[in-house]
Parts: sequence; structure tokens; C-alpha cells
Amino acid sequence: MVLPGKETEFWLESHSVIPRGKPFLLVVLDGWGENKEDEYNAIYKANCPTIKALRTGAPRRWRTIKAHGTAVGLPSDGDMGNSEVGHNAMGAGKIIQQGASLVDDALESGSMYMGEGWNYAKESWASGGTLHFIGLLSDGGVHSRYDQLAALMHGAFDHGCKRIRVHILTDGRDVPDGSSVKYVGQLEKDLENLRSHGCDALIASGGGRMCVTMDRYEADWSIVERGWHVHVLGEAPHKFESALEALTKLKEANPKVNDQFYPPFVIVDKEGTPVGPIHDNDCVININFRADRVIQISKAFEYENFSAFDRVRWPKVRYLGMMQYDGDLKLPSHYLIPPPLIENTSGQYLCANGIRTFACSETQKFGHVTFFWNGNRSGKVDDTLETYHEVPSDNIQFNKKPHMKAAEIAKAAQQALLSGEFDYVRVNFANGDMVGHTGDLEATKLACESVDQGVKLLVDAVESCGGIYMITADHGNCDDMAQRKKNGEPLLDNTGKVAPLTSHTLAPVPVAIGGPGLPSNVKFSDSLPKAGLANVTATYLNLMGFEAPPSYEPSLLAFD
Ligand SMILES: O=C(O)[C@@H](CO)OP(=O)(O)O
Ligand SMILES: [Mn+2]
Ligand SMILES: [Mn+2]
Repeated sequence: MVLPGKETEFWLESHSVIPRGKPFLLVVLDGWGENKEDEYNAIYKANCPTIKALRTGAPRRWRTIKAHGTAVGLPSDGDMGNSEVGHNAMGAGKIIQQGASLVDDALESGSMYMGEGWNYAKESWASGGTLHFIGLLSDGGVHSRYDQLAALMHGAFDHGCKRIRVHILTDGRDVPDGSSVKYVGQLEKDLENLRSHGCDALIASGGGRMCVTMDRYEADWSIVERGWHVHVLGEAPHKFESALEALTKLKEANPKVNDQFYPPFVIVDKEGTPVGPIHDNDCVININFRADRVIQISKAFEYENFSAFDRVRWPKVRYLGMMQYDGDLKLPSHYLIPPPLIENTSGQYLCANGIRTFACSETQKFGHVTFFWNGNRSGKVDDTLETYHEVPSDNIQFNKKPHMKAAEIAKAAQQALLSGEFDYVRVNFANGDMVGHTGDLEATKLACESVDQGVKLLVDAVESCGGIYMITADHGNCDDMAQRKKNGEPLLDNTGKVAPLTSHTLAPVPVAIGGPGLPSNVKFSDSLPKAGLANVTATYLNLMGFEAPPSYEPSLLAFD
């Protein structure tokens, strides 16, 4: 192939120390932080000899970096990291002001209500339509935030909206299980307030985020179909007169049900009529700013030709995302806030310099190492140079099968490394995160062990092909499985048991480098104590034998 000349925008200089041409492995351990070593740290409690050896075997080639808060473009240092921001940063080498911050700014400045999106939405209620909000109901700050929903409801009322319906997805994954009752209470108060001012405002339908609407990467379209039935058609086996009643009665009927997995429900009036199905001329605003879990429902609302499930009825609504979720598909076509502009990604540079890439994960994280990595674009950067390999995830609760697809991912990546057909193999192991989100400590230990075995297979493969590796993570999760009191002690629930932590953590994440292809004088620099995930990108460009572009956050490497 003809490599680009110096004059092209994405041409990269050769690195002065590290040669090109060694197979390079990059592993992202999803949800794997470096945290206090106690009995609730699943990594510490599990048998993970490979990762332990990386950590203790080469101190100059192991360090931690920040993976939460402002270091990854989130509004505050109280915000835990997440896959979207983490993979965006690692893929693009920059700290990107993320969706949550952009929405905050637009609400604060008032520009939210001056854009094209808002005007488009307004036409609906100006001509008698109902305004529907759909989204994750919590203040987790990963996919959405309650205060932003509250601001938009009041904003709509101030702009003349007289009828609002809210379709809630209970969380329990970014916030503690059981907290949905609190968020529903808060929402009911705000709706009551709107009603007292003459706005007909009610909760109309809902369900748990992992059961209703918020599927991702087409793992299980039936999740979205269930959402369609309750939000749009107003149909569900479970009907209640209030959302609080729904949560209470569904829990009574099945005490094992949790916030993440509440079955779909519809709110009805005294006569049993659903209070808020979605009709022609209504407006639907999806309040999630994060893309992955709302792309499918957005397609269902937006696409004329749609065959993922039978919509039964497809109302002609004005549909808007909080942001545009997919830059390649331009989906949805209407949105409130322009998404962060993520340009000059590592993929663009590497493809322009002829690097042959193999990217692989299982369905649950497949888009993380492709879509998020490439700045929220669903296509490939270069079809001829890149192979994207998806291992189908099981559709189960992952504590039932904590090894997930780690072995299959490792095998596929091992083959890619040994084949000689790729220069760069990039994988994500989902287990620490996906099993961590179940709050099941014992299962999460097994999850960590499966990841460790996968990493071993790959580090051995790098060893045998003379390559270089970098092992890192996108944010914490399995490193702390207990909710904590202010003093750090585990919090007990009302039965006296330790309350499980299902969310991500604020922990920094490890970065380890090595492999026989890495010159012996390469180590981590001591001069970047505050480095974060965005510093990873220049580092791996160096490890592949390139100088990083000057616009990237600095490389973590130093040379003896
Ligand atoms: O499951 C998800 O959607 C999030 C948590 O809300 O996890 P991650 O950022 O690791 O994908
Ligand atoms: Mn993640
Ligand atoms: Mn997660």
C-alpha cells in the first residue's frame, strides 16, 4: 500500500527510540480500578497471578492513571468514570468535554432553549401535542441526570407546554439498588408542582433499565420492544395507578426483582386507561446524553424502514435526543445539544500510516472498542485495514456466568497476534464491569480470574511473537463491591448485611507495558503524576513506533 507522505494531515513521524513493526497488543480491562485491598475488592480477593505479576514484576512499567471526573471531561471530580468517556479519551488522546457537561452548560447559559432542536420540539406542543420524556431516572451522571430532566420539564412549561408525560427507566446500576423509590418520589413532587401551575404532567410508563428500552449494540432487541410497548402503545401485563405503586407491588410479587430489572409497567387512570401512550404530533425527548443504550430506541422512533421488531403502530412524532447519538448515522436527526466533537482520533492516524488493526470484544463491549474508540462513529475508519470481531454475548444476568466470553475473546485476539496479519490488536474484557454491576462479590471474583487467564494467554502470545503490550482499564468497578459510610467502612443494609455496590468507582486504573519488543530503556516517566486516560493514546502510538501528534495529551513514557 502507498503510505501517506509528510504533507498529509495524519502522517506520523517515526519514534526516535521504539522501532516500528512489532505486533502491538492493547487490552482494556473494563471496570478494573486500583483500589484499597480489602475483602470487598474482588481483584484483590481473586486469584489473578498474571495481573499481579504485571503490577509487581516491573515497577518502572506499571503505574496508575486517573479515570474519573474532570480528568476525563466529566463535570466534577465527584463523577465516576464510565465506558463512554473512558474509551472516547483513550481513542482520541484528548480530554473531551463530555455530554453531561455540555448539557449543564446549555441549561446554565439558556442556549438549550435557543437552538434548532428546542424550536423543533416546541412546534409539537404549540399545535396540541404532548411532550414525552424517556430516559434513565437517577443522578448517576453516566447516561443521564435527574436535575437535567427537572430543568427541561420546567423549561418546557415556561415555553408554553401544557401536557407532559414521563417514561421512566429505573437505575440501580449507577446508583444503589432500591434508590429508584427516592427518584420517583422526587419526580412526583416536581410533577405535582407543575400540575399546581396548570400543566397536566404525569408519569406514564416505565421499567428497569436492563429489562426495558436501554439495550446496547443490538445484544437483545426484545428489551427495546418491551419499552416500545409500554411507552408508545401503553400496553403491558402490569398496570398501576402510580409509579410508586408499580415499584412496591412488583417488588412484593417478586422480592428478588431489583431496580435494574423491574418488568415493564404502564400507568393507568381510575378507569384503567393508560395515561400517556405516544400519538401522532407528540414530541419525544430522550433525556440520556450517553449514546450506546439509546441508539436502538432512537432507530425505532426514527426509521421508516424498521424490522427489528413489529412496532404495531409507528406514531409520527417529533423525536429528539438530548444529543445526536451516532455521528455516522446522524441519529437522531434532531437533538437538543450538539455532541462533543471528537476529531483526529488515533484510528485516523493509524490507518493513515498503514497500521492493520484487529479490534475485538463481546457484544456488551463491542461498541466500546469500535464506536466509542472512534469518537462515537459507527463505521470503520478504513475497511481495508481494520477487522472488527464481535463475540456474541449471552443474554443472561452475568453473575450466572461470570466467565462471560473472556476465553473466546482471548483466543480470537491470540490468533490475530500470531497470524502476522495485524500490527495492532485491541481488545476489551467485559467481566470485571458487567459482573461487578450485579453486586455479586463471589461471582465478580470469578469474573476477575477469567480476565486474568485471558490476559495470560495474550501476554504469552506477545512473548512468542516478539511484540509489545499495554494493559489498562477504563474505570473502576470490581475493585470495590461494598457501599461505604463516610469513614470508608462498609455500609450495612437493614438486614445487617453489607450493602453491595453495583456502580463504577472513582478509583484510578492501572497501566502496564512490556513485551520482548520493547527496548529495555523504556519506562514510565515520573513527571506526569496527574495523568489520566487521555495520556494513554500518545503512549500507545509511541509503543507502535510513532511520535504522537502534538495535539494529544503527553505520552507516559520516558527513556533511560
Ligand atoms: O452498563 C452501562 O451502561 C454503564 C453503567 O451505566 O457501564 P459502562 O460505562 O461500563 O458501559
Ligand atoms: Mn466500562
Ligand atoms: Mn459499567
